Amino acid sequence: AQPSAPDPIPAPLRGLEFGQLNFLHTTDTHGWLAGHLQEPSYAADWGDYVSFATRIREKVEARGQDLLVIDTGDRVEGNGLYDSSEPKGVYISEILRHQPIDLLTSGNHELYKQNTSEAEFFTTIPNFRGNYIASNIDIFHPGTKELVPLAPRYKKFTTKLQGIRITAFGFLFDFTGNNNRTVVQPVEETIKEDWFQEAIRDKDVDLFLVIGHVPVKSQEYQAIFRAIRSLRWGVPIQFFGGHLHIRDYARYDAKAVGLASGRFMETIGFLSIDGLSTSTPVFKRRYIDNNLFSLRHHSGLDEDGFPTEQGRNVSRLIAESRSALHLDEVHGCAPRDLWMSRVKYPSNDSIYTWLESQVLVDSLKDESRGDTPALAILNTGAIRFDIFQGPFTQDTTFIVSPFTSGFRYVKDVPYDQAQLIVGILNKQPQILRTPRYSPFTPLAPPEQLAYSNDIVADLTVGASKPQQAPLSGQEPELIPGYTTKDDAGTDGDDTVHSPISFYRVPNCIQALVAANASAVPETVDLVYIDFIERHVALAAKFAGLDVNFAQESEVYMPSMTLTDLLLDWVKTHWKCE
Ligand SMILES: O=c1ccn([C@@H]2O[C@H](COP(=O)(O)O)[C@@H](O)[C@H]2O)c(=O)[nH]1
Repeated sequence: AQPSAPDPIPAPLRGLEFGQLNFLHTTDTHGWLAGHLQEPSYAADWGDYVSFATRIREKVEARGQDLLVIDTGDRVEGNGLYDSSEPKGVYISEILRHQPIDLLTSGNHELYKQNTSEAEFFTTIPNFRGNYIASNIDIFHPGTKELVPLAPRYKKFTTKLQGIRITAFGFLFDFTGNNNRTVVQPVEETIKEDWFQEAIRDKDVDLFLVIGHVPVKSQEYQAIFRAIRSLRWGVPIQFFGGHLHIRDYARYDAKAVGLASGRFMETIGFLSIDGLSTSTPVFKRRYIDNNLFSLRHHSGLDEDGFPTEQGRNVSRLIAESRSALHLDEVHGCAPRDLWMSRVKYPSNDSIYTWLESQVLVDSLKDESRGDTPALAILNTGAIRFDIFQGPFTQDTTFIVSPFTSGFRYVKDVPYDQAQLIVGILNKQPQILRTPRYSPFTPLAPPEQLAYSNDIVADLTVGASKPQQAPLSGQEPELIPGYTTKDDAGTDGDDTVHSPISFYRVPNCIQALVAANASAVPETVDLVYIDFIERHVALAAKFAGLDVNFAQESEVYMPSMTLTDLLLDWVKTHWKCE
């Protein structure tokens, strides 16, 4: 772990049940390779994961079993270690490559920007040569300008010890927000292609392995499952997915399951399969909290025995990178916790209420517009993480707001029509839910798509005894954390926690920024974060506004991003005592 990481807190644990074939899985790590430096439950780093994978490999190989390490994308954007370097990602790609990953694929974040997808093509794919698969992504080769597969479409291989014959695919969900130097083919079309049809007709396969940046409960994975199962009724299919930032497990049939392993290096997913060639293979899953208490426990090793030399070196490399990027530099001190989804919106402790009522109102102002009032609209997905009471560092800045979006505006919009826009963005299900092939990216944080209702934690559970027998032999008081419910029940998390509430938030929030806050303006500058321009333009049409956004909008506060705006506000208002 990093030198400043908090010590893990002992908690009741459920063990790993190893099988003939075992997997470790990460997804949506978004640059959090240093771990969570303000949360003991998730404070292990990528170096600890390198040690952990080695120790688990030693353990299963000693039994003659196999281990595969999987990553399903969105490795980029979301943490100072990725976003604060110039160019972005240079430290991350060097750190990542020290983990031997057997199979990996791309997420949507690797494709938002041309330079990110080209870094993937020129750096990450060569670093993991032969293990990176991209079944439905093409890229215009930056040299030849030809459209070529981002990486091989699929991979056929046999496992090291048992020679299990595996055909693996690597998919991205039907993403439409990619840069125009890349092409994402909808999954439903890709699976009609000859290469895929031939691959699933191959009889010499013991397991189809589908890894992807795709929710495990999605129409895309259902389509792949049906395509394989319609031809190969007896062959087990193992899916690994992600994107919604949740822990999840899907059971498609008795021989096909899928695992999603959370987000931000909070979770290391474990899955084992036993009886692969029988009519009733047994699948076991575990969501491991990424802290040293859990990792050492599952390895069966103590503080001295657990770390490998390679793991220690990677932790050191992360510390050096963080220091070169000045990620511990303190810009201010947050007076209290501000939550994305643990509290109701609006409320005093909601990060969105804070944005609306303080940050935007105090700081959003384009000098060239004088005192013209502005109605500002932000999508809630632009914010990526909670703010904890205490130091607000260079790292926190990018953890909360990693994207490079700035603001645009349309002038002289009648206030009564401008006001309708947020209501439309928040109510319209076609915008909210992003139907297949819709050009609209969802606006809320990804985990909001996974739940349709608030989940209000029963706080009396924290004080009661855990239902599953703890394996650690102790019964310490439960600490708040993941209490996952999935297709296999409620015993998936390795750590027995007390629950945390989850509240739904809208797609967008708005703030009226005016010198005279009590007067109702007749017209306003309609200001919006540029990422949502297509959505705002459509909603404006519904609101009866006749505006051509491509021609009539202009940059608001030139060269100011949301990240800069937040940081400036923190520096001014949250002085450390
Ligand atoms: O520039 C951006 C990019 C993304 N978003 C928001 O993030 C989600 C996608 O998050 P995943 O991690 O890929 O699931 C997207 O739907 C937007 O809400 C953004 O605001 N700005």
